[in-house]
This record gives sequence, structure tokens and C-alpha cells, in this order.
Amino acid sequence: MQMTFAGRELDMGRCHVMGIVNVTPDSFSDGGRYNSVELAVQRAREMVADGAAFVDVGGESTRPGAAPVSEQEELDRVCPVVEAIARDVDTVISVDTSTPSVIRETARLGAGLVNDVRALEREGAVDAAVEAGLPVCLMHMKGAPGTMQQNPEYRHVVRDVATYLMDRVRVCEAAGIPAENILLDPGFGFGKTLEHNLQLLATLEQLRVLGYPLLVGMSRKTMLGQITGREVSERLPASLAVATISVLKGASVIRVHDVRETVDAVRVVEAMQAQGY
Ligand SMILES: Nc1nc2[nH]c(S[C@@H](C(=O)O)c3ccccc3)nc2c(=O)[nH]1
Repeated sequence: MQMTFAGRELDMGRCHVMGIVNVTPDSFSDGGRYNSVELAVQRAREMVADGAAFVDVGGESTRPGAAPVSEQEELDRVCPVVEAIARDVDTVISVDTSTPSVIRETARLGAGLVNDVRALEREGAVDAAVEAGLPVCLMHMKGAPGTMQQNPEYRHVVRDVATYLMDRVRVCEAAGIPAENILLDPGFGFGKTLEHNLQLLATLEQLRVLGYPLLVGMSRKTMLGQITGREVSERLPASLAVATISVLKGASVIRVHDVRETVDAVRVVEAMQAQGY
């Protein structure tokens, strides 16, 4: 199952690692604009050298309670970074955005994937994605980042998430996004309790049978802290465990902070799977 990202073809039958490059000001100590672009490019280089097939650039902090970012601020943060990485690094640039103008502008600057935690629900986002002509990742989020973790409830989380994602697929395909350009993501931690997250992980292969490659992101997330009691900086072992489980259950893209370590975990799973059992 090949997918082409701005000219770069990847086999979605295999598992690829996506490194997270955060460009929100709180992710760079010095906060300087130039420095943050250079630091982001350097970070992208390191992650590609460590085996990342994608780098994910996001300018909106979806942290619960985070102040909403203006469209211009998001453009100012993300565009220079996408342009610099496209110029200097041989990789697929994923842009973590819900904003139509950011989708359009970053596609023009060399982005290869639209990664929208709001599944292109914002006004104009589907049209922008159609015009961009790029693959899109449609992720499930219940509610909004500021309030989504306040007592999220589902009738049946696995069925509800699958139903939502298939609705978004229908809208996107009807608008002109080809089925072969769509990835799905259950949105771990986005309006889910620990039990919801674990049920979605345990049944990930059920989402896979919808017929679209899966992207998952659990790296260092709160769900792992809830299970292990570890702080964010101590969640690499748990992150590797859920990455391994995800590969075994058919995920095609794993979105992580720790690329080098995750690439090794993926290689172990794929070495076993290569035995044909
Ligand atoms: N497709 C896809 N995109 C994503 N962007 C993110 S931001 C998240 C994080 O912890 O990285 C996060 C959530 C809340 C606050 C800060 C950061 N998570 C995903 C994911 O799970 N899937």
C-alpha cells in the first residue's frame, strides 16, 4: 500500500516513525525566532539521521488550557520552519494544524502531510486540504483541548471513534480527497479516560480493518503517566511499550519524541514479522 507525500513514496504496509518537532515558543528555551527555526531544523536533521521517515511540525499547543494561537502567530511559527526543513532535510514534513491558511501555505513550502487533530472540521479546512493535494491524517478528538479531559463519556468508545472517523472520511472523499491519501488516528489522550485509551489500543486492529493506514501518538502522554506514575521525562520505556503494541496491531506511523529508540523497537517487531508467522 504505497502513499506519496509531496513526491516521496512510502509503503504503508510497513511501520514508519514520525518525530515531533515542536515550534511553540515554550518548546525553545531562548524563544528567539531565528534560533527556534535553526533549532527546529537541527532537531529534524537529528531525527531523520535516527531513522524518522516523517517530522511533525506543530505551532499550536493543544495542551489543555493553553491560550488559543492566532492564525498569524501559527503561520509565523510554522512556515519558516517548514520552508527551512524542506530546503535542508530530506524527509516528509507533516504539519500538525487545523488552520486552512496554514494547510495551504505549508503545502506550497514543501509539506508532505496534513496532520489535523480536528479531522479538517474547521471551516474551509477540507477545501484547503483538497487544494493542497496532500495526504491527510484524520484524528478523533472529543470536545476541545481546553475541556476535553473533563469527564469524557462514550456509549462505546471503539465504535464511536470508528463511526466518527468514517463520517470524516466520507466528507473528505466526497470533497475530492482520494481514499489512498487518507490516514486515520484514534487520538489517544484527546477526550479519553485511561480506560478509553486502553480499549482503543487493545482493539486497534478493528480500526485498521476500516481500510485506511493508522497513525498513532502516545509518546510520553498522560495515559502512560497514569499507568506507571512516571513524570513526562521518565516515560520512554512505557512509550516504547505502546509503540511496540501499536506496530503489532498494524499501525503504519508512530508519532514520537524519541525516534532512535522507537526505530529500534519497530525493527525488532518487523524482524519477527519477516519470519512470516
Ligand atoms: N495525529 C496526531 N497528532 C497529534 N498531535 C498531538 S499533540 C499532543 C502530544 O502529546 O504530542 C499534545 C496534546 C496536548 C498537549 C500537548 C501535546 N498528539 C497527536 C496524536 O496523537 N496524533
